[in-house]
Amino acid sequence: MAGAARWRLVWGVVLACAASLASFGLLFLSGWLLAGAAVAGLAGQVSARAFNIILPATGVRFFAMVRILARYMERVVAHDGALRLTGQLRAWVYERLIPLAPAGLMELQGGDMLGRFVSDTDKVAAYYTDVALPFARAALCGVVFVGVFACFLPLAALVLALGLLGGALVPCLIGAATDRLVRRGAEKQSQIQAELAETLQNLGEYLLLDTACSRAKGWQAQQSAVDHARWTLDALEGAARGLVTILTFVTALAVLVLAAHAHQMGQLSVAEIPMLVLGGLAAFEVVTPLPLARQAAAEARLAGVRLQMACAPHGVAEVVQPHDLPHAPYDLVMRDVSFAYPKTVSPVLQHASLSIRQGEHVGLVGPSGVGKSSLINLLFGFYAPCGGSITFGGVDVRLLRAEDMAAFVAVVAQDFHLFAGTLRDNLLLGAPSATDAEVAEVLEVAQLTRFVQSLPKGLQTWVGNDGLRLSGGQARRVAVAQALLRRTPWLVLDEPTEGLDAPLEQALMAAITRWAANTTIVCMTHRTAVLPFMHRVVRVEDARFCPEGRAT
Ligand SMILES: Nc1ncnc2c1ncn2[C@@H]1O[C@H](COP(=O)(O)OP(=O)(O)OP(=O)(O)O)[C@@H](O)[C@H]1O
Repeated sequence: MAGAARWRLVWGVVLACAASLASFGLLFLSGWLLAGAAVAGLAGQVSARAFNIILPATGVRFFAMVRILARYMERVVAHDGALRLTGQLRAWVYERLIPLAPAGLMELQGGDMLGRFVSDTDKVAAYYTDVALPFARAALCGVVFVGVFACFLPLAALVLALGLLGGALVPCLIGAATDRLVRRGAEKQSQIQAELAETLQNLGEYLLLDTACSRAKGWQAQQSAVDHARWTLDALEGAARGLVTILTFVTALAVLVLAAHAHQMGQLSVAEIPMLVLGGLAAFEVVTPLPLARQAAAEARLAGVRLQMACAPHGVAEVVQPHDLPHAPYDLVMRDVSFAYPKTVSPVLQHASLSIRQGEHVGLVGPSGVGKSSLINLLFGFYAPCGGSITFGGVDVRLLRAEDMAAFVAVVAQDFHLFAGTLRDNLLLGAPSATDAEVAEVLEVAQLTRFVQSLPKGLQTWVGNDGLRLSGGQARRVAVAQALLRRTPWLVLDEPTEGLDAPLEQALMAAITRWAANTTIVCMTHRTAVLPFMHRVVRVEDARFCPEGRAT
């Protein structure tokens, strides 16, 4: 945690304690002042004149002012600290998620991931304001309250100590039930969130399948389970608060009896009786929020576990420390590689070997599902091979991070993604400093010039979420242009001509291979028309790479 945030958190506790102590002082002194003034008044004029009202009245004003100021400052400082904490926690989570993507995040739904990233980080950071601060305030102020009571009447101090302790133990009584309900509510809530996000993203498909309404009905049942858990939690918290209130009044009554007895014994003045009783009532102010704090603790703990689970590497390639970068020539050498996806039985590759030299144009062909695209996952270290070795530019790929690799290899994935933004935003995503001339050049190669010119807003055209405003073929060519703009030594194209008619396919491949004559191109494809543009073809078969010889 950064220093600025840490000090804000410490000051938050100090100010919260100051506000509660001032509140206690205010009621404590008010009790004495009112009772003292009444007694002096009843005792006649001489006594009334002798009663010094100025000092306690000043004290009351002082405590009232301190209470308002401390409470205001506590809100500002503590919440500022908590917000900084949230920011730091989100950065921490994000940094841990980066090396896990995409393989390590595959088992989490997008909506669930979003929920963890937004609401779980919020709940963990709120541990400070909602849990640590109330419990710390109760402990610190409780000691001071008991100490003040002990100065006047040790027996009343003991009763107050027992009362406060009892109030602090009430949240423990409801702890187990709270934990269970919080867990049940959170699980259902995250399920709803995940499904809602997924449904909204793909609403078109659900409408076409006529299942949009039935999904909403499923959520209603889940939502009523969440509501029921929430209602029970509220009822539990209300009961716990009720119990604390009963304890408050029982303690105040016991203090009253003890103080009255002490007065009869001449140990206390009559004005000190209401002072102790009102002080006792005020002392419980720090205990009352504890049942809610216990509930928040359960939520924060669960959110923390969910975040840790999201950030834990499971079955993916080991995260590596930065190492040597690949060096020219950027050759790929795969020796005796075996690979299977986690939790699957059949291997994708078995003792497979393949060499691709820098500058080669290689077509990778084979039946659907044979393992062509898996090469990208291995190259970028998204998954680790079970056996054999893969080197790129002389460096073992296990020692390279995906972001290092991305500087050398541009990929147009089969399931490429265009972001909600303009055409220009999407094109410049991987090459923010590209000039207009360079953009125009890659648009020409990707056969997009005429299309872009036909758009009223040209490159400023909004492509919609996931490029939905473009046809499949147009969107794919935008992805190709985006990759070309990065000018990397390697270009991996997974089905680059899918969705294109034959003339456009020919034009695109001719332009790419001409423009990237010295770039290594690996083209995974089912389209035989693409192969003549390659130097050689490799067939993936029986979990091995089988060279087919020269394509042209
Ligand atoms: N993340 C994954 N987890 C588990 N299995 C996977 C995963 N990705 C792919 N597979 C499986 O690995 C095998 C190879 O998939 P891959 O995508 O490499 O095939 P492909 O040859 O590119 O297929 P296509 O030509 O249809 O794109 C398939 O059987 C597929 O089901």
